[in-house]
Amino acid sequence: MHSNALHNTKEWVLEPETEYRFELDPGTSLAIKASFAISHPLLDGQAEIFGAELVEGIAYLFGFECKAAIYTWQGCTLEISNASTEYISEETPMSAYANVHIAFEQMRVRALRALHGSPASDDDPSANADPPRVLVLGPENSGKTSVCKILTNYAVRAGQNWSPLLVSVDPSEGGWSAPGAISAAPVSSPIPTASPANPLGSAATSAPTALPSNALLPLVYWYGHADIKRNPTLLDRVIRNLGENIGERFYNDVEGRTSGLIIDTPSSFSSSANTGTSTENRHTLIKACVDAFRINVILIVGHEKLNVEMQRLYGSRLAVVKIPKSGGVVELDHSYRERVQKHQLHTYMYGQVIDPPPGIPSGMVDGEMTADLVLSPSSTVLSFDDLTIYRVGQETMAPSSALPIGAARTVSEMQPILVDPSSPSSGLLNAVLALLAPPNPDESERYDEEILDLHVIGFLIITSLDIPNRKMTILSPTQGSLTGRTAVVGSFEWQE
Ligand SMILES: Nc1ncnc2c1ncn2[C@@H]1O[C@H](COP(=O)(O)OP(=O)(O)OP(=O)(O)O)[C@@H](O)[C@H]1O
Repeated sequence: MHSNALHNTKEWVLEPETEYRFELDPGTSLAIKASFAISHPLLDGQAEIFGAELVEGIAYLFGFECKAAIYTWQGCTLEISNASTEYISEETPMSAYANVHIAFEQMRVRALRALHGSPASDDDPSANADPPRVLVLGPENSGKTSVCKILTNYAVRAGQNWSPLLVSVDPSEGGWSAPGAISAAPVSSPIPTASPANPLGSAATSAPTALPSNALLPLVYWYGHADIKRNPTLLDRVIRNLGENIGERFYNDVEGRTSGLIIDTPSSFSSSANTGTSTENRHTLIKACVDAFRINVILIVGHEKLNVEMQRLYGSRLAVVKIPKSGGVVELDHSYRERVQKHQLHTYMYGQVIDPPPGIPSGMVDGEMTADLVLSPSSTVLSFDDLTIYRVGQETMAPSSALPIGAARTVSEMQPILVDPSSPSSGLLNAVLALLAPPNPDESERYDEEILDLHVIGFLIITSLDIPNRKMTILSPTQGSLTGRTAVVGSFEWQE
């Protein structure tokens, strides 16, 4: 056993190409330490979590009902404190995912060579020199987010200095910021997994002074709702904005572009069952991604019918590839997802703190995952006139069928409507607001719907409203004055 052995632990010996899967109950945490001494004379063992390698001898902490798997290609030994549900599986789709990664790697290398004007002699000169720009689709609980993470982590680990752009257009997960947002960030070091509050790793947006070394600086747009059918026209618009603006923000470096991009999508893009999303809306939003990010590969996670549907729509102009679903993916129910959203907002405000399981001294866990991520948001009192607040679209919209034939509903869906905090029905108390980047300083360039096109620089919560004195209290981890700023409210609320 390792000299820094954990106490009260179980030891699991993993054979090559197997994975240890675990699920945590509410209020519990778990510590895992890997050791790599194996019987093979030439190989060292190895262990990875969704593609990110574990360092031997370090205790990794998991919390908040985390569900995940530690996979090993060569075998390893895991020392594990205490999981609520745990088992080892010998059947995983990791070889298939590794093959997809190898194909993407070849595309990246070809793109980089073409950029430098040095195609390899064995390359077909007519071969496409585009890097992989991948849209991952699949039904609920198919493991889309995990696949995106594995493929991104494999690219980062390849030792070629790739930094693929990871994009989340799933507003119910919120990527790196708050639920209701969609976002993109270039990833240059492996994304860890510790809690479902940060499924794609932690972002730097909320804590400029307390950054873990691998924090990301994402580009964020605000949709404001969990459900895509609430306002698909708005989601279409913010997806297109994200696609357009990643170009400006991240693509100055042409070499960086050769790493490609990977997009995680909500399950409602893939299936109308359970989600109530019309096929027309699904297709429109998939097309928004294909156009905005110039997608050249669609990966379908384990869904034959969707594969056929996408082959029919896109098979003639881009690669549509079906990959198997992992049997380890856990079915997440609605109440779990709501708990994660609340926890995400808490993490955004206060940082991520996972208490080690009983018997594990906190000094023994990977420091970056605990103390470094504590944030202290500030409460500020503002006058109603200091902050301009909008809501996009009217609260009660007539169904399309009630409109005169040919009448467009988009006007009201996309209309920014000023919210009056002094109105008792403002809906602002405990609401989550996205703080927008400043509008164009040139007045002549301004337009009515400009606020739909501005990216997000932070989030805040209105924790109290004092209507007689026209004051409101705001909780936000972002330093700096809010006076004169513009914010947009959606349908998320949060209370401590
Ligand atoms: N091999 C595995 N072993 C154990 N847990 C896993 C495995 N793969 C995925 N999970 C867990 O299962 C849950 C669902 O996976 P994931 O979020 O990747 O699916 P999804 O298709 O993106 O979900 P959604 O329906 O939200 O779009 C997550 O908690 C994830 O960590």
